[in-house]
This record gives sequence, structure tokens and C-alpha cells, in this order.
Amino acid sequence: MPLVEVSNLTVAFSGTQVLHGIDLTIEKGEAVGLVGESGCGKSVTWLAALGLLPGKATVGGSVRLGDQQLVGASRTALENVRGSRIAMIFQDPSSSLNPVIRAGRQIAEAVELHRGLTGKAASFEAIRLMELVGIPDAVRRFDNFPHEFSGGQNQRLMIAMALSGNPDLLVADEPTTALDATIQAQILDLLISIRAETGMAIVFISHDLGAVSQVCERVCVMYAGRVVEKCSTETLFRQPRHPYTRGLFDAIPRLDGGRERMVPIPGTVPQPGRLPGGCAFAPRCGHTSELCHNSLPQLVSLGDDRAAACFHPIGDSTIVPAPHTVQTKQGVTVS
Ligand SMILES: Nc1ncnc2c1ncn2[C@@H]1O[C@H](COP(=O)(O)OP(=O)(O)OP(=O)(O)O)[C@@H](O)[C@H]1O
Repeated sequence: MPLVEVSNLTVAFSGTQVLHGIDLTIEKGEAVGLVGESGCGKSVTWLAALGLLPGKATVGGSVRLGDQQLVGASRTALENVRGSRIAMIFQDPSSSLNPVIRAGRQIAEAVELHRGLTGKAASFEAIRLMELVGIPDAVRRFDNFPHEFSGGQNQRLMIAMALSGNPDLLVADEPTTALDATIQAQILDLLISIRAETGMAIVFISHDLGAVSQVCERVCVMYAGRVVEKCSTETLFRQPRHPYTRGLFDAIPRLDGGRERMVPIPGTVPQPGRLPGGCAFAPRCGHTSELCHNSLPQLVSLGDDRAAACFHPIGDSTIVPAPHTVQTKQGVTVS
């Protein structure tokens, strides 16, 4: 049984649909990347799963965590899942850290909440977690406030909080986007080593295919509220088949004969509620036929470990540069 199975998940805000039937599975211990341009529905998918959307949102379909159905679950049931079974971290640590409470105390409180430890036992566990995420001199720094830590260290503290409940799944929503290249690389390494140490699964939400390839063995590409391509990271980097995925690769700045080159995808992601008929990517795509503008392609298996939602997937003659030649905007070379 998968750890998490998302089936036909739909979300609408005040009647405007933003997710159109997401299917995803996360196996125990695996790391899955969720990529796509801003507004494709990556965050909303997991906020819906955890019951964190505002009241105006209507959620349909199913999110199963083992035997438990999360869509429509009671507030208490979802509170028990959040932190203890599934933890989520965000780009901005201030969304998780309270600026007026000492950092170690906040982590100790999370340990108390999720694990039932109290007093010194909770503080010791908080210090262990601070050490695990690489805060130097954790005993002394337990009493520091968040503003006394650097941006990267705040990100580490947020990860320590997320680990306080020993979750089976960590959803990391753009955890490195706001960080400079060196710190970004350190946080990616941290996620990789924590996963190896704890065995927890990771969903890594990012715009950065390079970062995703370092952390994840599978990737789901989302566009306008749908999954348009999913497969192993290796398969995706060998050859993307959906023209949108190919567009994401081409939009990565790379060094080509000593000159930086990138080809942005023309146009923008359509607004929810204003999707064109047929394939939502068709107006931006260079591989269309009439069919693409009139009919909606379903996500179907393409024979390898891949599924794609495209009437004209890119053929074998189109080769994407080998991963080791790709250099991301943040300077991370994918290998
Ligand atoms: N609370 C909300 N009310 C109304 N619309 C929302 C709300 N939250 C998200 N949306 C819309 O849902 C769509 C999906 O948003 P989502 O945040 O999931 O995108 P994303 O792919 O995670 O993008 P980003 O990378 O910018 O976070 C967007 O069109 C967004 O404007």
C-alpha cells in the first residue's frame, strides 16, 4: 500500500476550479518532486491534503494516508496527521517560527505536542534535532531568538520543527527558493541526509529542475491544475516527452559554448477559470494539431515508466542535453 495516494483531487475557490483531478502516489520513504510554473497548483495540492485551505475552498476526490481518508476528515483527525504523520515546510521560515519565542523552546514545544515528552526530555530532544539539522553549538543557541540566526539557519530550525513529530512524509514547498546558491546547496544536502537517516518520504515542490533532480527519484510535472507528465527523474532528464516539460528544460539558463543560453516558454500560465478549450498548454505549444485545441488529453502510460497527457508527445529524435551539462540559475550543476 502506498504511503499517500491522491486520486482525482479537485479544488475550487469560490466556484473557480484550480485543481482538475490530480492523481499521485507517494511510496514509503521515496522522494518525489513536484514541478511547474507559478500557479500550476503544486502548493494547493498539499494544502488541500492537509486541510489547510481557507473555508471558501471546495475539495473533492480522495487523499488516502494508508487507511485514512483525509478529504473530509474531521479537524481533530487532520490535526493529528499534521506534524505527526505529514509535516510541511515553506519558503519563508517566519511562517513556522514565532519571532518572540526562543528557537529551542519552540522546537521543544513541538516535541511536547507531537511526542508527549515534557520538561527536560523535550528540551534534550529539541537540542538533538537542532544538532541533526546542523545548528552549531546547539546547547548554547537553544535560547536564541529566530532573528539571532541566519536565513539558512532559520530554514534548518524550521526543518527541525518539522522533524519533531517523526513524520512519515515531509512536504517541502520551495524550501530553498529564497536562499543564495551556497546555502541552497547545503539545505538540499540536509534534506538528502535526513531522509537517509530517518527513512521519511519527501515531496519536494520547486521551480528548479536541477534541485529536484538532486533530491528526488521521481518527478511529477504540473500545468494549470493537472499533472501533465510523471516518471522517474532519470527518465525525465534523459528525455522529456511533454512539450511543457521540454519547455521547462529549455528555460533553464545553461552554458552553451561559453555563452549563457535559455529559451523561455512563450506566454503565461492561464488563470484558473480562463482555461482554453482542449489542452491548457496548447496556446503556448509548438507541437499542436487541431485536436489539441478541441480535446483534453488524458494522462496515459507511454510504455516506459512514464505517463504523459499529450496527443503529440515528443519523439525519440528529440534529445535533451545530458543532465551533467545543465546548469541551473542558482549555479547548481546537475549530474
Ligand atoms: N486562497 C486562495 N484563494 C483563491 N485562489 C487561490 C488561493 N490559493 C491559491 N489559489 C490559486 O490556485 C492556483 C494554484 O496555486 P498554487 O499556490 O498551488 O500554485 P503553485 O504551483 O504552488 O505556485 P507557486 O510556485 O507560485 O507557489 C493559483 O491560480 C492560485 O492563484
